[in-house]
Amino acid sequence: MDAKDFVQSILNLSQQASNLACLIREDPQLNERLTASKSDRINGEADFKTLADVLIQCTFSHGLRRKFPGFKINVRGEEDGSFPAQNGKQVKLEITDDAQNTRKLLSQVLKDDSVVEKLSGAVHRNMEVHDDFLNKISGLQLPEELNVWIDPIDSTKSYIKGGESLESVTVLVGVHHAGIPIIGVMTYPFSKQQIWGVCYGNTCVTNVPKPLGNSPIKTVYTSTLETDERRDKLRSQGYHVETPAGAGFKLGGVILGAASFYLVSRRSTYQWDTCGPHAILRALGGDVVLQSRPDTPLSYNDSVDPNEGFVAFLDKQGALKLLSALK
Ligand SMILES: O=P(O)(O)O[C@H]1[C@H](O)[C@@H](O)[C@H](OP(=O)(O)O)[C@@H](OP(=O)(O)O)[C@H]1O
Repeated sequence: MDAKDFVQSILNLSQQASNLACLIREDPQLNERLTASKSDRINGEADFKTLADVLIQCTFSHGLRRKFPGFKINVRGEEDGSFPAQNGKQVKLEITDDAQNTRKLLSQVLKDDSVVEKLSGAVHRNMEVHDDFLNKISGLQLPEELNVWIDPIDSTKSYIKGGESLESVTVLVGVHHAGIPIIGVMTYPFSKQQIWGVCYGNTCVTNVPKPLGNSPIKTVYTSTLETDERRDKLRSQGYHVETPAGAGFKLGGVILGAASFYLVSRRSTYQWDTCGPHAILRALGGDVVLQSRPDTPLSYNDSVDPNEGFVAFLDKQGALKLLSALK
């Protein structure tokens, strides 16, 4: 399979996913459902946020399988593809090419026909992204078997909160082969940015310019769950410490040069959070390694267990120095 075709499809489908996320957030009728508190669900709907996640993931999986029939593409995500219907049973949101079928499925979980109509319209609206950098991976042959992780909406709390918080929301897609992340696409629905990277064999290509990284004060992004003690320890050694929302946004910050490191000490992230951004970091010469064994990069399979603590970086020597500052 040609890498250019495959990455082009992931960019298109991620853009479509991003549009769905915006539509749900910005349409007054849909947004009302998203932000309704648990005790105040419209018509007794269970959790519209989960529906948004499941719908985006299923639309993405269907689009990818449809585009590459005959290839072994295993798509896994934060959601399992099912959602409680109004009658209390679980509905499997199996998206097909038939928009009527999508309306039928959505009618089982949503009472309002106009909401069903809007959502199924967006599920069947194809997008086409244009990016000249893709020509650089034309001719690169990808392996026959590819494993894809998708986080349909990362930084969920910010997505529900809205306003300025929306800038930390990302749609994350990562592709791994033999445990190694080889393709990553991150889409920022609300700041309309899309970054990607491929690192496979001897080919490393990304549409992100390599950040200069020459600031004497290094910024470290930490997990929300990091201890104050460790944050203070870093500050006392001259690091600037920040904790923006969203694992994807923090990894994107290292990719784009807003931070030098993202440090996660507890088991709080999952493979769907890290796989895509990790591939882009690799394409830029960086990596994500275990805090306990800095020679070991995070690796990927189909486990839904959380990742071990790690540090993400572009500069390995700097990351080793950071880890020794924590000892
Ligand atoms: O919003 P979902 O899809 O559930 O993903 C979460 C990640 O799984 C967590 O790892 C993030 O927490 P950290 O603060 O530890 O990076 C968490 O960031 P947050 O605590 O800032 O919301 C989210 O990115």
